[in-house]
Amino acid sequence: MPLSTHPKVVSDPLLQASDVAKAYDGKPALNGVDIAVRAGELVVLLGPNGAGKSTLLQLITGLFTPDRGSIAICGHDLRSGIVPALAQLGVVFQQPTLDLELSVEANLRFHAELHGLPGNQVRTRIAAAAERFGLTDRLHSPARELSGGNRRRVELARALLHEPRLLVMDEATVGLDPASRRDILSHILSLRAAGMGILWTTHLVDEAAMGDAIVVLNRGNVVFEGAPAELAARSQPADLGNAFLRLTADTDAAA
Ligand SMILES: Nc1ncnc2c1ncn2[C@@H]1O[C@H](COP(=O)(O)OP(=O)(O)OP(=O)(O)O)[C@@H](O)[C@H]1O
Repeated sequence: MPLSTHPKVVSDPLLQASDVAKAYDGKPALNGVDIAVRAGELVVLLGPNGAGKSTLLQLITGLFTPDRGSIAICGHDLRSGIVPALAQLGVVFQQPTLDLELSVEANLRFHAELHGLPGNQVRTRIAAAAERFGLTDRLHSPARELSGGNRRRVELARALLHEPRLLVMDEATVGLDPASRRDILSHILSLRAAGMGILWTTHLVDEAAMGDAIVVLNRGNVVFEGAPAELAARSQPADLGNAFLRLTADTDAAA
């Protein structure tokens, strides 16, 4: 008797960027980039300095618009439906963005109100987020009294308060000590397990190994897209770092 076949269910992407191009003063930064992130998927955007990662994230987060191409979040095109699109997006920026004079609670409340969460939900969501990220006893401390690792936890908690389905993190572990870095990475893995789609930008090859897929950007072009093992296999013996350096060998970073 033949085994029954269960076709793999492939969900619609939470993020779909198609043929995205952007130039600064006529100098191309992105040359027609395609990238997709699905529910429960961690996609690592890997690229050396100047590859175009921040530019792509600025376009995805709606800070400015591409010269060409389209970006949709949960099926909402950023040009025609930016409000419903951004409602499904959580972002942790590379640069710290907490107001250090405000308490942790006030930082979280400000974000909740920006997203128009009903008053009766704000308190319970903040309490639940604080519990999840081990911040309950720091809620009333000014953000400036927190360690770098705890500040990043607050930024992650804040990015999730409005319950987005897609999370974008830009070099989120830069400057953290190894324990804090591990802490943030383990939160990311549990968010993935809970079905969140995550786009993780880094130039650290060891972080890329935890991705379901790696997209390598170099000089504004996608030069690789596939599983970490596939990328590693491009070097002999298989090694992610060497394969990445070879792919991006024409840049200063590779030198
Ligand atoms: N505001 C800007 N004005 C002019 N050129 C810019 C601007 N922002 C980025 N660029 C240029 O666009 C290209 C891509 O830069 P981008 O910052 O997106 O790369 P990146 O991969 O994020 O680099 P890094 O890892 O160094 O942050 C680079 O050549 C950069 O010099």
